[in-house]
Amino acid sequence: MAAVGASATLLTNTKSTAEPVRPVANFPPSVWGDLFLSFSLDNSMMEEYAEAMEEPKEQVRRFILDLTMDSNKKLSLIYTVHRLGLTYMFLKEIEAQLDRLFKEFSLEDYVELDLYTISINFQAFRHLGYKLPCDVFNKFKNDDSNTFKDSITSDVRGMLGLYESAQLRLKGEKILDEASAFAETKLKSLVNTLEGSLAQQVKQSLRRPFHQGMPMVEARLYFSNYQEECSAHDSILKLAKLHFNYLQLQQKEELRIVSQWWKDMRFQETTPYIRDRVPEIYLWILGLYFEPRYSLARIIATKITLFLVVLDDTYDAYATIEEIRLLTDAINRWDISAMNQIPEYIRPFYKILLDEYAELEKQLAKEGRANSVIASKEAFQDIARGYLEEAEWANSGYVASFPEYMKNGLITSAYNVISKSALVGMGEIVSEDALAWYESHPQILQASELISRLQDDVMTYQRERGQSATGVDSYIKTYGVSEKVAIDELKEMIENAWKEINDGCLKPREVSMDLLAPILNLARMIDVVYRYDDGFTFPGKTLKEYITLLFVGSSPM
Ligand SMILES: CC(C)=CCC/C(C)=C/COP(=O)(O)OP(=O)(O)O
Ligand SMILES: [Mg+2]
Repeated sequence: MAAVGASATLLTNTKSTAEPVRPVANFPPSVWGDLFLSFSLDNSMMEEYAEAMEEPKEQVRRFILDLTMDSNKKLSLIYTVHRLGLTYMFLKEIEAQLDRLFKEFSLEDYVELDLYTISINFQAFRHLGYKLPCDVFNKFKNDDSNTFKDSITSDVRGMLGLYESAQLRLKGEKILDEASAFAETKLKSLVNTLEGSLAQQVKQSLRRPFHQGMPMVEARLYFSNYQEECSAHDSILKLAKLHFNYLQLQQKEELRIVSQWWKDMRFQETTPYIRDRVPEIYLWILGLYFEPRYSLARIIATKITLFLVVLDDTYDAYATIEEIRLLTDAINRWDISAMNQIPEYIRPFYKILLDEYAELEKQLAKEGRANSVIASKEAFQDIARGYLEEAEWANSGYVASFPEYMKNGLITSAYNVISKSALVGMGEIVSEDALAWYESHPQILQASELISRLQDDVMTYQRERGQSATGVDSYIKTYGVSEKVAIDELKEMIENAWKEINDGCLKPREVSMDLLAPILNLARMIDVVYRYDDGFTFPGKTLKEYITLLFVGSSPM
């Protein structure tokens, strides 16, 4: 719903007296122009990088498999590989090592270890799905209480590790709730006294912990801010550099393809009132998966998410309620004959929507996987109905009760459509069983939707006030609390949902991590876009910085 409220001014469209009076959102234009249209891919460069990666890759594999390596060193190596975004290359080997080390785990072995080592071990295990008990941190607590010993605050690297570890907490892990608050406060109070790379590391983590960050960007920042850790093994550094260069070429090509498509479809001419955000949406989707094998999946999911932007802004910022009803009905019918029942300006969109899905269905039918396209399409119809519900409420000035708001809010979070659309191009791992699991609306997906809906609302409700009710307004109305209390409670709901996500990613998993990753990463992307402002409507800060870092700035070599 942020769309109308997002504009600083609401202009009244007075172009023609025959036209209904409608609000015209004054969205900031794209900050990119045609920049990404001009990229041209050098295939031989990509091949060179791919070839050059082979040797360091085999060396890193040998390190990971080395049975003579001390277990703390091994876990630290796995942690570095993971933070650099290289896990997918060695997943089997890493899991074999972790299986073994996890079986051998005993709390006694941790008594002598320092906070930094423990926190690295904890993160290596938890990030990869192994539930190392949070009791490993017990020895840093004061006796008989959940508070931490002040003596640990002089160990800045340890405190940083504790803070990062606490982001992986589960329900009931009180010691980690306390650790997060304690470490955050202390790190904030000392960050300005630090120098060099440690200062950079603490700043990076306080701005956004690794676990809430966009994996590609976190990998790139780790590379810059943790030079010492990266260079512990030459081959890791070499591999990471080549990998970034390789990915950058591939991703710039994908960005060119979707930018060209967007231009060819002429959305900016037929629906000029929408937010023009192709690189931002591509970035959002890249946040879900960056592995080279998901190139086609990213392109498909980016296009569908761009459809969502057109739909959301049409409903929130341009169409009249009557037009919204007609368009929703047409989307439910999903039939080109419905074209003449909708306003002329939205017909090109409707036609492109149907054509793209028909093409996808045709393509995927060849692999016997058309069902994933159908799941995405049905979710798209569902969100149109959800957006209509919101529009009806806004139109009649109705503020829904909080449970009623959330029922619809999970749908309008868009994360059901986006996660299902993310599956379409992922290939054969998206089995019928996998699809059925997604269709069952599992807990972890609901948690990701909740985070999306409420983090957006908490950030944008002030601007939206007066245009449509958000979760904040519903909460205040239903529970009779102040604005501050409502926001605090919604933030706590977000925190709890993160714990559910953390839990859902631990082994044994309901589906493979490849299938869970889009859901986990969607939650992370909401943090990226909304932690400090409405970064999607106003993309000049974080998103511009990230897009520049990944696609405009030079790669590391
Ligand atoms: C989650 C993604 C990538 C969705 C597609 C773009 C979109 C609708 C962003 C949220 O805008 P908003 O703040 O206007 O959302 P709403 O209108 O639901 O509040
Ligand atoms: Mg909106």
